[in-house]
Formats: sequence, structure tokens, C-alpha cells
Amino acid sequence: MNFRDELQKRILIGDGAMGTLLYSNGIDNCYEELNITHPDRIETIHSAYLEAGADILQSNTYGANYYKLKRYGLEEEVSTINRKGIAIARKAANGKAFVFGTIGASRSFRKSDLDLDEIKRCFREQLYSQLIENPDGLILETYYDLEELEMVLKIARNETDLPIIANVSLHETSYLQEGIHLNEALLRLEALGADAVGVNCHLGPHHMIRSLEEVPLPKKAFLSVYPNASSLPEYVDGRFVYEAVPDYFGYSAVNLRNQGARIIGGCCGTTPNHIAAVKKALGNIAPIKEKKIIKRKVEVIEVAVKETKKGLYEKAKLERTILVELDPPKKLGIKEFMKGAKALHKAGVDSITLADNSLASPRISNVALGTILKKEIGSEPLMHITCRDRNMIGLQSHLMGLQTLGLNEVLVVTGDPSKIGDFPGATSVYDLSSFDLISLVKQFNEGLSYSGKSLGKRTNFKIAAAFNPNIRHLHKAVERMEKKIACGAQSFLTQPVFSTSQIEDVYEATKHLDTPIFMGIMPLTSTRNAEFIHNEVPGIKLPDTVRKAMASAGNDPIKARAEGIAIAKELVDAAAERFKGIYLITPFLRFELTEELSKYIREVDNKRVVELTANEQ
Ligand SMILES: Cc1cc2nc3c(=O)[nH]c(=O)nc-3n(C[C@H](O)[C@H](O)[C@H](O)COP(=O)(O)OP(=O)(O)OC[C@H]3O[C@@H](n4cnc5c(N)ncnc54)[C@H](O)[C@@H]3O)c2cc1C
Ligand code: MET
Ligand SMILES: [Zn+2]
Repeated sequence: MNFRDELQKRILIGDGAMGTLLYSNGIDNCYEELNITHPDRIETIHSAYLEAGADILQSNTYGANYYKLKRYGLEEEVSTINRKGIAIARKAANGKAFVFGTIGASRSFRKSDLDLDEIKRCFREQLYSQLIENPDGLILETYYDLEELEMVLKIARNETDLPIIANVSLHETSYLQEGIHLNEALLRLEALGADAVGVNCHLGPHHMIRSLEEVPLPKKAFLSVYPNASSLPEYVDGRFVYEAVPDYFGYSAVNLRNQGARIIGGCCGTTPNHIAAVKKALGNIAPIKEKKIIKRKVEVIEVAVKETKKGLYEKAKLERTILVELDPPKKLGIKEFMKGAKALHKAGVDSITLADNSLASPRISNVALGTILKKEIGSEPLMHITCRDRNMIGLQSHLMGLQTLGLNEVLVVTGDPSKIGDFPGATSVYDLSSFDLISLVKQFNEGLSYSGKSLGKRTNFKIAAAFNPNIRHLHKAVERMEKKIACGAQSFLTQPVFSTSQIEDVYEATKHLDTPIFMGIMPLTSTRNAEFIHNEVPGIKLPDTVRKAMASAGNDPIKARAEGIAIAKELVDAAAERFKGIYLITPFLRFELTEELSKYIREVDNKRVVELTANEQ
């Protein structure tokens, strides 16, 4: 039997889940390791699928790549596990079914999980291991990221003439992440030479049928569909369980066939009973030859109201722009905080920046304080957002909330890890990296959610990001900066710097960029404060002159204050000469320090204007 000939003629039935079936049998470790330790168990499952009517058996090699096996210390076993996986399926198939080598995606829903070069290397290793065992074809599945699937499909097509099934996974009906339509994705995969293109996992039959309704029959390739048992697994006693309704699954297979599916199998939650139901429902039904497409209306995204007010990044390109960080209090009560905010506003500060639980310790939500500030002093704060406290759902809801409140100036940062804060046992979420979150905010500005779903309107976020010049190789930090700009960052706030030479270095290293930089300056408050920063804050070193000056104040708070301010003014002078943006960090809610520095910056600027005008006259 030749796979391609059969596919031309009839509908082929795939098998069902391997992973979730093992999981429901109580196996909660590395499924692929069983190819070595318990090949009989895997063979039994393959045999059950064969018995149920599957024409194609997939090897138990879904996650058998270097990175996934490394989690279990099995990275040296890539070749053995893949080879055995094919051999076990071959034995179970017993000449009655096609044996396809399964290769799952390396990235999950985040592009930042692994870079493409790393994926290439580990894909090749898995591919070559499988090819040694002569499978009848390959199935590339559960690819949320089309970029990854296109890349590995190209490699596979280049290396072998075997039939290839290429399956993407949808975020929601008809759409892949980044808002790519299923139809577009399948056309791209067909163009790269896949024999069958389609969808697997995440969605159940209902959403898969709806998705296929929008997809025409491919010209050269065939459609393949491997739905989950249902779209909504239940969480029972700490385990995910799929409602097992094989008859419904079988009935759905007929509808999938009516939408042109030529290969129909099952993904997570499906069992040999589901596949038997598919076999029974399909009988010897012939594939369809043509179909009508349903064209769903593409939701129009409202263009945001054109803003008359300049964003901070736009302002900082043209004129002096002062930001002052004033951290939300750790205790209830905002009297002192409000007093500070008002004083800073009066001192001519352009925006107060509100940290998001800085140093990973709980503080009054910056959304609450931002809303109050906007209402009471009429100036728009800059809202820090970390990737630490919210998962991908929370972050998107947070962004929609900020837009609704009109808090559109945001600073996207990774966030200090929970380990360093007041609750070291708390989880650091990090679903997204700072790069991903910057891209997400930019996507919101285009009116699209993470999965590319319309938000109905565009948001108006102005995106700032963090720049850390306190590292050994400044050019590395500049490279990160350039990557953040490519993701959508429109300005940068730096970590505090403590020497004028560092300000000069940053200027030299970044002068090729036209993205404004707000140079971070924090007044030192005491000798102890200076020594702590020098010795305990990673990456930051104070020049000897600064440490000596602070030490000379001894325990006298008035002298220490004066020294701290004098040092900060010197830094401000060096920064103001080179950068229009200045970012002052208020230590310990001592706003009178940053108030004084803000006034100083305005005075020096005014004096300069007066001098210039005098010179011109
Ligand atoms: C202006 C500013 C505001 C901040 N506000 C907050 C806040 O509100 N709440 C809060 O919890 N934290 C805040 N932080 C802290 C910040 O989130 C941490 O310092 C974090 O470790 C770095 O975040 P990032 O977004 O700058 O780093 P990213 O550029 O996203 O880097 C993340 C991690 O990558 C690594 N990395 C960075 N640079 C390099 C490099 N050159 N080479 C190799 N690895 C590198 C580091 O481990 C770093 O921690 C702020 C920092 C800055 C500069
Ligand atoms: C996570 S998608 C499922 C992958 C594989 N086909 C399995 O059933 O285990
Ligand atoms: Zn699945």
C-alpha cells in the first residue's frame, strides 16, 4: 500500500491521543521514555488504535527532542527514543497501517521560548533519528507558531521525499496566534510541499468544524484534522479530564469530512473508543470533491481617536522632559504619597512614574494611584507593568483596564523576581518576557489581542522600556535595546547611574538611535545607602569619589542630604547636556529630594534659554 495513492482515493483515519491516554492511566512523567522502559505499554496503545480502525499510527515521539527530554535528564537519549518509537509503532502496525514519525513543536505559544537556530538543531536531530527507521511518513503537529512550522517543514521537505502531514494549532476558531487566518497558514504550508495540511489539538470538534468552514479544498495537498475530544477539559481533583463522548466525536467526523477533511484523527483526550466511533460513522463514505466556503465577516477595528496631546516619548524628542518615580506605598494610606505627587507636579515634572510592586513586594496597586493622580492633579502618570505578577490572561485584562481608564503611558519591564521580595515563595509568572509584552502592547495598539482576535478598538499606548547600562558589556545592553525597539518600544528609562563617565558612555553607545532615553538618576541619602548600593545591588558600582563624599557626611543627615543632592546635580548636569529626557528616582518616598532636583533642572534650562536669547540680541 502506498500512502499517497491511498490518500488520493479515500479518507484515512488517524489514531487518537497518546499523551493524555498515558496520563489518564496515571503516568505523569516523560511519556517518550516509555519507548525504552515499557515498550509493551506503548505497543498496546498502538494496537488498540489499529483495532479501532486507524490507518495511520503516530510514533510516541511527540516531545522526543533535545530540549524537552533535557527536563528529564534524557537529552542523550534523543536518538534511541525516536528510533524505538518508530520501531514500536511499526511492530504494532503489523503491515496493516502506515507508521508516521511524530515531531511536535518546540515552542509553545511564546516565540521567546527558543530561538530558531536552536529549534533547527534539535529538529534535525529528531528528524534524522526517525529517518533511520524508515517511517512511512512524518507528522509535524501542535505548532502554534507558524514561523516555526514553516522552518521545520522546509528542513524536512529538503531531507526526505516521504509524505508529510503539517498541522498547526489554533488559538481560537480560524485563527493562529498573531491573528494569522487558518486559510493563509495552510496555503503557506502547502506551498512548502506538505502532502497534508491541517489542524490539531487545543480545539474540540465543534470549533474545528467551524474553522474548516472557512477553508477551501487545497489544490495539491489534502486537509488533515485531529481535534481534541472537546474544547473544554474539566479540572477534577488536580487532573484535566476530557468528557468522553465517542459517539459525538464520530458524528463530528462526518461533518469534518463534509468540510473536506481527508485525514481525520484525534488529539488530546481522545481514545481508541473515539477512533472506533469515527470509523463507524464514516463507514466507506467517499471524500468530497468540492465545497462551499463560508466567508465570515471580518470585524472592523475602530481607529482610535486622534490624540492631540503629545506622548512623553514625542515630547522627549523635542524638549526637556522630566519623569519622576514615586513608588506606591507599601502600607495603606496615601496622604504622604499624594503630597509628594502634588509637590512634584508643581515643580514642573512632566509625569510621575508608578512602579508595579517594585522589588517584588506588594504595594498599593499603581492602577488605583494612577487613576487618582489623573483625576486629582490632571497629569498622566507613567504606569510600570511587569511580567512577574500576571499571566497572559491577567496582562491582557490589565491592558484593557488601563486603556479604559485612559492610562496610556506604560513602561514594560520583566520585573524583579519574587525571590528577592517580601514573599520569596510567591510565583514569578513570566508567561511573557519584556520583549513579548512590548510586542503585545504594540499589537493592542493595532486593535488585536495576543491571539490576533479583534479588540474592537485600537489602544493608544505609548510604550517605554527599560535599559540597564550597569552591565559589563554596554554593547550587549544596547543590543537588547535595539531588539526592544524592533518589538515596539518608543522610549527608554535607564537604571540609575552614578558617574558622569557612565552617562558619557551611554550617550556614545546610543547616539545612533533616535529613540529617546530618559537618563536615570537617584539621589543618595546616606553613607549606608551608598554602601548598600555599591556592595549589594547587582551591577551597580559607585565611583570612589562618590563613596568618599557620602562617607564624609558621617552620620549627619543634613550633611548627607547635601552631599547626595550635590552628587545628583552633577549627574543631572552631565545628563541634561546630552539627553532631553531625565528620569529621577525618589528614594524612600523622600520626594523633597526629587522635587529639588526637578526645580534645579528647570532653573538651569531657563537660565540657558535666557543666556541664549541674550547672546542672540
Ligand atoms: C526603569 C526601570 C523600571 C523598573 N520598574 C520596575 C517595577 O515597577 N517593578 C519591578 O518589579 N521591577 C522593576 N524594574 C526592575 C526590572 O524589572 C529588573 O531590573 C529586571 O531584572 C530587568 O528588567 P528589564 O525589563 O530591564 O530587563 P530585560 O531587558 O527584560 O531583561 C530581563 C533579564 O534578562 C537578563 N539580562 C538583561 N540584560 C542582559 C544582557 N545584556 N545580557 C544577558 N542577560 C541580560 C537579566 O537577567 C534581566 O533580569 C525596573 C527597572 C528599570 C530599569
Ligand atoms: C499536545 S498535542 C498531542 C500530541 C500527541 N499526538 C499525543 O497525543 O500525545
Ligand atoms: Zn493535543
